Amino acid sequence: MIILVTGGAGFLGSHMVDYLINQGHEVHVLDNLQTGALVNLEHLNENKLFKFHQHDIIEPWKAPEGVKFDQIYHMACAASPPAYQAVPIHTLLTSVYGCNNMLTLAKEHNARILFTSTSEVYGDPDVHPQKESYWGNVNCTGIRSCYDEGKRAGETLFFDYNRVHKVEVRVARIFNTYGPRMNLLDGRIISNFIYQALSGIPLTVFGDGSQTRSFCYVSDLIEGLVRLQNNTETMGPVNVGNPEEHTVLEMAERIRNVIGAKDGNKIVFEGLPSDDPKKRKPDTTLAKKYLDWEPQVSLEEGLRRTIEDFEKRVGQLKGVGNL
Ligand SMILES: O=c1ccn([C@@H]2O[C@H](COP(=O)(O)OP(=O)(O)O[C@H]3OC[C@@H](O)[C@H](O)[C@H]3O)[C@@H](O)[C@H]2O)c(=O)[nH]1
Repeated sequence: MIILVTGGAGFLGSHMVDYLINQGHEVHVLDNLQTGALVNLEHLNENKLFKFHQHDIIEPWKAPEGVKFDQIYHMACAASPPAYQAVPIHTLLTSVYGCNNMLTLAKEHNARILFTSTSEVYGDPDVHPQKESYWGNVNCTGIRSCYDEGKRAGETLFFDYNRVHKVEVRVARIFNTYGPRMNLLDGRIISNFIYQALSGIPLTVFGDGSQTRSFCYVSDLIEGLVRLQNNTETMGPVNVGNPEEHTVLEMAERIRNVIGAKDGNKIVFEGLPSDDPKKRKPDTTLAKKYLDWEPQVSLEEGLRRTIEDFEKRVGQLKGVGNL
């Protein structure tokens, strides 16, 4: 197949590109390099199946002459809260204009398109764990709204293009994901704690650390997305995440213990950002039933692989994006 991956230079996108190229597909990447980095794809530079296009999806885009896409993985959007909040209007428009532009392209090419939506559509949930049928509890005017509401509007566009134009759509709601190639300085929990522990500086726990998240290793996530894309029928959104739930404080202690406490590695408590969800855990019944998908990589093994990758990069701080 000929496949387009938007955001293909990012953390998740670049793992998707590797997976698809390993399967023998021709893969085109569309990325504005806002938070993605070419270093994530440099191993593919000589690969004939790989094509890179620098472009911001807020603007419409035409495929190169003679290229007809079979599938699109629409993954482009800053995902780390500090990154998406730094340029909030751009973040919202990336979801709204970006989804519209990519759905227009999918319609022209008669290509199936998958959207990487997010667990953030559930906001600060008052239903736990979160099932796809839960409509969420999202503040529409707060500092996270640009991302949360953008992704919600993106989902709406996807299902409207399906109803109005019969575009074949797939929508995955991704929960917190981690693994090699995360931007060392992207400000998210796993990258922060590993970077801080390896650098011998305090681990910053926001609030009292009692809020929870559920962490999925990147290879499990990519497998789930590919299965959803290749599933035969369009259905509603599907949660893709690991249902094992941990508190933030527990994660700080775990990562500090795995890396080995250095003198500076105490835990410090800082203010909780506004609208920070108090708990998050996917109900994965749909993914199990329709995709025969379940996470395979344990937190222990996933952290080991991620720390190994971070160890190589800490100190170099080379090509880690703009943050
Ligand atoms: O240094 C840190 C970073 C984060 N945290 C806390 O750790 C938790 C997780 O924070 P992250 O920034 O990693 O991610 P969040 O869960 O807030 O948002 C994420 O949700 C799912 C995805 O769509 C996105 O990647 C991102 O928006 C939050 O409670 C946050 O306050 C810390 O305690 N210390």
